[in-house]
Amino acid sequence: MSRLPAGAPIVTAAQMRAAEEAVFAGGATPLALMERAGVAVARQVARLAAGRPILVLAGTGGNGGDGYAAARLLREAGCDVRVASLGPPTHPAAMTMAARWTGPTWPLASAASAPVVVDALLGIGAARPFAAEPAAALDRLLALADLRIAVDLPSGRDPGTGEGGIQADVTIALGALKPAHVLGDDRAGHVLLADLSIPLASDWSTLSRPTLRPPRREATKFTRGKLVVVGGAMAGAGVLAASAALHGGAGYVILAEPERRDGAPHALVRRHVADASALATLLADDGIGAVLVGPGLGRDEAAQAQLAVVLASPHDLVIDGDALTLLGREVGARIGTDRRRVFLTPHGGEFSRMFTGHGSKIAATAGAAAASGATVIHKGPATVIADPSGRVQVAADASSWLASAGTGDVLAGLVAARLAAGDEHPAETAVWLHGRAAARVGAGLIADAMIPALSPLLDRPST
Ligand SMILES: NC(=O)C1=CN([C@@H]2O[C@H](COP(=O)(O)OP(=O)(O)OC[C@H]3O[C@@H](n4cnc5c(N)ncnc54)[C@H](O)[C@@H]3O)[C@@H](O)[C@H]2O)[C@@H](O)CC1
Ligand SMILES: Nc1ncnc2c1ncn2[C@@H]1O[C@H](COP(=O)(O)OP(=O)(O)O)[C@@H](O)[C@H]1O
Ligand SMILES: [K+]
Repeated sequence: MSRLPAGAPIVTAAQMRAAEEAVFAGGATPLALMERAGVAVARQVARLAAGRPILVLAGTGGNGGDGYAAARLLREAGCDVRVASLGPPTHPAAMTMAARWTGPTWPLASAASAPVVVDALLGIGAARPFAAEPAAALDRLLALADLRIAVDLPSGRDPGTGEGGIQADVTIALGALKPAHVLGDDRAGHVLLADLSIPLASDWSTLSRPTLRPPRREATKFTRGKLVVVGGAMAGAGVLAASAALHGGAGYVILAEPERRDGAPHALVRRHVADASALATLLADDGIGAVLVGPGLGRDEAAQAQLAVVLASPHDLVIDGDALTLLGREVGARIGTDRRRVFLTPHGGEFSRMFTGHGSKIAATAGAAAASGATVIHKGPATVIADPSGRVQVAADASSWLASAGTGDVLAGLVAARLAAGDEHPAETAVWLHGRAAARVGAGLIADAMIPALSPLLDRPST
């Protein structure tokens, strides 16, 4: 997945259509808007083709109309362009664009391929899978191309979920990112966003760059964020989370462990907590800014008892890993979001044990946040952060080297550190730091290596 613009709106196909309708109501014609799309596509294709012959695959709807417009503009600019047509357009503006294209045209089935293939067959209006015949022709034409550029969406990709579709190297998102540009596999390739001057309003966006500030001059280790990490059976997970919290900006991190343990980092305040009542005593402290429970907790009776004590405490919470599985479908009823802030950090499996999500990963996560009253950080190749008010941010360009044991513990520690430190947007800041730290460590990363990479980011938010 490519680097996507930060803080860019993400709209559904329905919202995109409504935004276009508003532009039409303001006096622009569908043809004028299609010409804008054609100009944006032609500009990018000319740059990427760099003189190589171009074949534009044109469908029968609006997407095909964009393709005919781009083909004409590329030809006028001196490029070697041909069109392979799926059939006569049915979309009114596309009919006009097809009539204005006077260059060489072949039926899709008998067209020869070219080094650069522009896929303008189907966009956000596609309703059904390709029939066998055009699908075979498409496979042949794409297989012979050196560069495959999709207009708006790779044809056949579900705009809402990012499932399916042809493999593209570059996708030019028209007017706005849609869920299919940030969700799903990497068949959209490198995503470019073309501005068509269509005003948009959306509660959903890509992750914004956070505002990071040094501790206040009058800070003490306690006011900078006192955090309790509840460790469990798997000792490493708690240490990873607590270490990440220290390097992620918390001032005072206590690791509560069921056994007496020692070791680095020595800045960590280790407390032996033999049972649930010892944990309750530790948590009876007004100075605690947040509690993290779940990494390495286990799922036995002792774990259940520790979780119950944490839930009975008044503190803001980050709940991860095994604690999410223990909560399961009862999550909303048990976490007490009427009296504190709660952040849930599930991966896909943990999410499905808690919530019966509907629709795309974005819609399902937004639904989970609304139902539970918590901010839900639904991890994976695209990490979707949804808060109970309906605001969603998506981090879609994290390194796939993050698919490695322990990186989730690091993220949970970071969310907890930012929450304890009073960050207004702890989830967003944590996910951003996590992604940037992974990028800095690079190929073959292990969770431990991310931790020292965090601190420099606190000081240099622009890297
Ligand atoms: N309305 C406009 O003036 C604008 C349209 N835009 C473009 O228009 C697209 C949306 O246009 P449409 O709503 O026409 O939708 P599409 O062009 O995505 O597809 C709908 C058309 O494809 C046909 N179709 C659907 N499934 C098919 C299949 N499996 N095999 C063959 N044909 C199939 C339909 O019968 C219909 O003609 C956007 O993605 C964007 O590219 C942009 O240019 C912005 C301006
Ligand atoms: N393919 C991927 N691309 C980018 N990030 C990924 C990918 N797979 C997992 N991640 C990220 O790695 C982390 C893994 O968390 P998790 O599954 O809880 O692991 P663990 O429990 O072992 O720490 C999450 O932040 C997740 O978003
Ligand atoms: K397309």
